[in-house]
Amino acid sequence: MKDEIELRPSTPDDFAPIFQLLSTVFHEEIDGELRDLEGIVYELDRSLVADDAGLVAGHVQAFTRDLTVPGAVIPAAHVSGVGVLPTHRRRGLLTRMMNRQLHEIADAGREPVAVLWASEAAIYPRFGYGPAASRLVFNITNREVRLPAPPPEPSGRLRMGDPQELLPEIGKVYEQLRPGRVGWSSRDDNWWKWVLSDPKDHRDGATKRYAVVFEGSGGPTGYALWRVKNDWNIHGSTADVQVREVAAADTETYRALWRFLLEVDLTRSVSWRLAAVDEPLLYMVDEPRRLGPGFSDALWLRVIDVPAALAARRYATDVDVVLEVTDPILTSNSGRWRLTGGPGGATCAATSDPADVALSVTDLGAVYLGGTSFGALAAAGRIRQLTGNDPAVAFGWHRLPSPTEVF
Ligand SMILES: CC(=O)SCCNC(=O)CCNC(=O)[C@H](O)C(C)(C)COP(=O)(O)OP(=O)(O)OC[C@H]1O[C@@H](n2cnc3c(N)ncnc32)[C@H](O)[C@@H]1OP(=O)(O)O
Repeated sequence: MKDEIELRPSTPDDFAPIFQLLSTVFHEEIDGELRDLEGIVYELDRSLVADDAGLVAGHVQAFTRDLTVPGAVIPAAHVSGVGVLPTHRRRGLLTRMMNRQLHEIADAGREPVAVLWASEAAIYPRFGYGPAASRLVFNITNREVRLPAPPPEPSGRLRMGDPQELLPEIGKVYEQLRPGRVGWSSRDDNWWKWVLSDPKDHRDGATKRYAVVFEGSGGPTGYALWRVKNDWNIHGSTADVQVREVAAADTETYRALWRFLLEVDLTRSVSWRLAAVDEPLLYMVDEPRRLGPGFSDALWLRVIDVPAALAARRYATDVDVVLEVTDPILTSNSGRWRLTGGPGGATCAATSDPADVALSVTDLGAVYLGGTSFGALAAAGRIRQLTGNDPAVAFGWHRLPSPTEVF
């Protein structure tokens, strides 16, 4: 039965069935405006279907984007749209699609890592993806948190408007900050359309999306995107400010944007699903418990090419270590690798020297962005430290990764 189902690249004729499949597996209607939107960023030549005698029974795709990693910006396959029809589940179709996709990415030789957001955390470790970035989900009772007073003479002003109209300012800020923000993905014109799109079906009764930009004397230094979900009870308004994105080049901009978001009149809460685990707001407000932070996984990362990936990022301190990696899928990654580097750059090559550390490619993916600690994985019994040469500090970074969007 298994072999009757063919894996093949998608064609334009598959487009409608693919979105029918994705609607089914994600329990939502992806049609009309929503489907057009997904079509803007869709890369047909990077999508794969499982074809059961003409029926699209499975799908996986990748987007061509760059990702900021510690000290560098590198090409990273952004994997998405994974689904198998309920009638075809648990017959190994996902396994076949994942294995084929990983080999295709590796054979193309361009992207040393792949990343994704997981619908369920149990799915991807077996394919070599590790939890590389986490996030906080804020549910803020905004009347109960205070920020420090603004400077007597602010260095800029806030300008509110339509996100599309403010795109030149928003895009400029994003591009200026992106090289230094681990976990951020590149956005070309199509991705900006996707990010700023505002289909009614996604509003769940809330307002359209708004943007606010902080403009200093030298130009924009930050922006926020948000909408408001209105509600009332016997006491009055209980509306929620739903924050999509906040980007700020400096402390004053960040504080000004958050004061604005926390003080929208006729609201009683602010929610944000993509706060960093070390989000500065935690250390700015007088009562951080009222941010109501909840912890969750965020970006999952798969090392496709061990030496290329390890040489591409920078390290917090000097490091000279031999890693013994096991990778049952992309087997050329398995073996011993000497990583030599530091804050200025790194090299990595195969070695026959004895290993200092033994780990799976999944755990290498987890530590790659500096968002999951070597020490924690060792304490969990996942990474084995074989000598006293411990690279834990070197693999960290001065800030934790903070992905800005679920793609
Ligand atoms: C990046 C993204 O797009 S994330 C979105 C992922 N998609 C979804 O969540 C949509 C709904 N779910 C689905 O479409 C399917 O259940 C999929 C794609 C998750 C799994 O597809 P399947 O073809 O059933 O997976 P497959 O048969 O290859 O399973 C491989 C192994 O993973 C396990 N597995 C698969 N899905 C899950 C899951 N959701 N939770 C736990 N284990 C899982 C299977 O039990 C199997 O384990 P085994 O080898 O020990 O028996």
